[in-house]
Amino acid sequence: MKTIIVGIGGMTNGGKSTLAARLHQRIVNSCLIAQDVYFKEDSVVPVDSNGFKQYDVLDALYMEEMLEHVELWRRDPESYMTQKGLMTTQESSPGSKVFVLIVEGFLIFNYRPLNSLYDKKYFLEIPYDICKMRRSTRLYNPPDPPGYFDGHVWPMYLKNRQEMEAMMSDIVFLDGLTEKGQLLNSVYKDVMKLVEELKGKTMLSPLTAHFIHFFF
Ligand SMILES: Nc1ncnc2c1ncn2[C@@H]1O[C@H](COP(=O)(O)OP(=O)(O)OP(=O)(O)O)[C@@H](O)[C@H]1O
Ligand SMILES: NC(=O)c1ccc[n+]([C@@H]2O[C@H](CO)[C@@H](O)[C@H]2O)c1
Repeated sequence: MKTIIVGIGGMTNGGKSTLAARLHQRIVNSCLIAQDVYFKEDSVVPVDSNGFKQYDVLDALYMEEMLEHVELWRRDPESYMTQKGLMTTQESSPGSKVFVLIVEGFLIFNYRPLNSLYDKKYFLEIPYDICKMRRSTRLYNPPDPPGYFDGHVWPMYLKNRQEMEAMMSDIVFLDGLTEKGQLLNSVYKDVMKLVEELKGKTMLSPLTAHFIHFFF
């Protein structure tokens, strides 16, 4: 079974969901797991001394459940996708099918058990003022209270980012101000290179084995 796991991380409103959804649409046999689905219920998310709900931390998410879903996909991507109602393509030649999992979220590179699973990691970043402006147009559940961006979201972003960079080194940073189509094209090309490499490996190996047998 050939699989590739692509992580699309980034700061809040960096454009992660937009890019991940488009990639998923474009890549055959791909599946998307988004971290936002794993937020805990509001009633169990603690409040800090300033009254801000602590949403921008790993503890606000059911990460074990998210990891379980990634592991389920890895074990059997085809049946995982079938269960989710996603179509998979027919194999054109034996062993040529590559399944791609796109893991998307703001803290996907801060959770150690997931970190070793990514084949490719991208991180979308945008400047503070654009981030604050984009965020102000969004409606979360619960909605951001006044002062939430500067009082919780931004300081937590700085802290989480520092932790991420201390843990990981091979992240490709992307400018989230780049036009959406352009961002998609460059990441798509990059991922497909990996897909083709993986396909090539399986198609070449019997040939390589034949050569080794013939010459030695
Ligand atoms: N490349 C881009 N250029 C300009 N605007 C963008 C781009 N990508 C996304 N946006 C806009 O920015 C906002 C946030 O995008 P998106 O929901 O994809 O971000 P996100 O990183 O998933 O956010 P979060 O996870 O914090 O909710 C949306 O209004 C979206 O239309
Ligand atoms: N989806 C949610 O349940 C939720 C609730 C409150 C806040 N958020 C925000 O989502 C962002 C990540 O996409 C974080 O910055 C959270 O503040 C999400």
